[in-house]
Amino acid sequence: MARLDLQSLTRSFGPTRAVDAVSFSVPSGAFLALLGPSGCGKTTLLRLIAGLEQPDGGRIDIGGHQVAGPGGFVPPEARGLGMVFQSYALWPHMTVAGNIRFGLRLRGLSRAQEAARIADSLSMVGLAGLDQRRPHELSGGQRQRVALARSLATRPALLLLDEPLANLDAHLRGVMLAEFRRLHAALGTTFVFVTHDQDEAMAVASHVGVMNAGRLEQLAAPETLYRQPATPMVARFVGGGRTVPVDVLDASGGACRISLQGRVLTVPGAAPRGPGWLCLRPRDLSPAPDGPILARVVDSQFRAGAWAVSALLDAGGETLVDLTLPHAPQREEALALRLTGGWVLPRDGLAIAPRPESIPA
Ligand SMILES: Nc1ncnc2c1ncn2[C@@H]1O[C@H](COP(=O)(O)OP(=O)(O)OP(=O)(O)O)[C@@H](O)[C@H]1O
Repeated sequence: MARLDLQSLTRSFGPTRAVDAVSFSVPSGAFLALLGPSGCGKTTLLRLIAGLEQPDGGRIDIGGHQVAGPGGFVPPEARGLGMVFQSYALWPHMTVAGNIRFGLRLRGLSRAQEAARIADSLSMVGLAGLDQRRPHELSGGQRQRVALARSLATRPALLLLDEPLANLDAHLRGVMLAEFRRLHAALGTTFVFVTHDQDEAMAVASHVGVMNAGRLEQLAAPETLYRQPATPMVARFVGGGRTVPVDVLDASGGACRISLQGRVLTVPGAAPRGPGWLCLRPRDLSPAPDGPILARVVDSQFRAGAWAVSALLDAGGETLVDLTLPHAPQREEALALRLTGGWVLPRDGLAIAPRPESIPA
């Protein structure tokens, strides 16, 4: 178990700031998921924590000990961590037991201690009895479990997982996610899990860090990210959110009065008087006969037992919103909607035109 502290961590490749002044702390025993679009710097951040990359600036502490920064650089093998990669990285010519023993080779254990660690770690991942198989005699899911067992056998204080489920089918991903949760709860080891799949991140993590262009936009519990996004990027990226331009009239006690389509609404959030964003999730709008928000149906799809509808707000800059209806709507049907959720942010990024094509799907 180890806490993890990063301070102003920076790493560039030529002109690209892959990791740009990232700072955060997660407590010992946390399950941290690093989430973000392709190229946002997740893998580079994980490799910096592992010691596979050296930072240009900033520092990393694992378990209260500096492993990178002004005080020096601790190599990967001396950081007390385990790593599981998307590619499994198993030796094809070695048996399962041989692969796990290879990971233990520098630990100074006796042959009997090694055998006990191998048996323990295989039983932890549900592969007891497969120790003499070779990787080609295993399924993809079993290979990933061997990679996990190899890391767990070293009893790491911190386990780093780099897109470990990317090569598995949807069913196995679900099974392995449940396995990660179970092992995390049983071992209390701090996990750092890189993924671009937000459902995976939300399903397993106690803390989720959302990255964008090398920067950490927000680190919070999954529910906080969803309900109280700190930035417009998080509001749009997590949960298929939309941001609608509004005027903030005033704010007090954790809520803002906003003007939308000439109607005044009170919505949770924190933003100064002036231009703001109303952040909406598909469940935040619902039809109501005298609802104050007027919109027109653009598209609809039958999904998970209900109609997922995109609608254009009647006023307010051609803004698309999403909602769920129990019945099939007509194209162009007029809808009166009421707000059942939402979150207000100040309008940084006024340059982002609030037109449908500029809003990520
Ligand atoms: N060794 C390298 N040399 C040059 N540029 C690199 C190197 N490694 C990463 N980059 C660049 O740094 C940025 C961040 O890359 P990184 O792999 O960390 O992103 P990521 O969020 O993990 O992406 P993905 O989800 O696609 O794996 C990208 O612009 C990438 O092209």
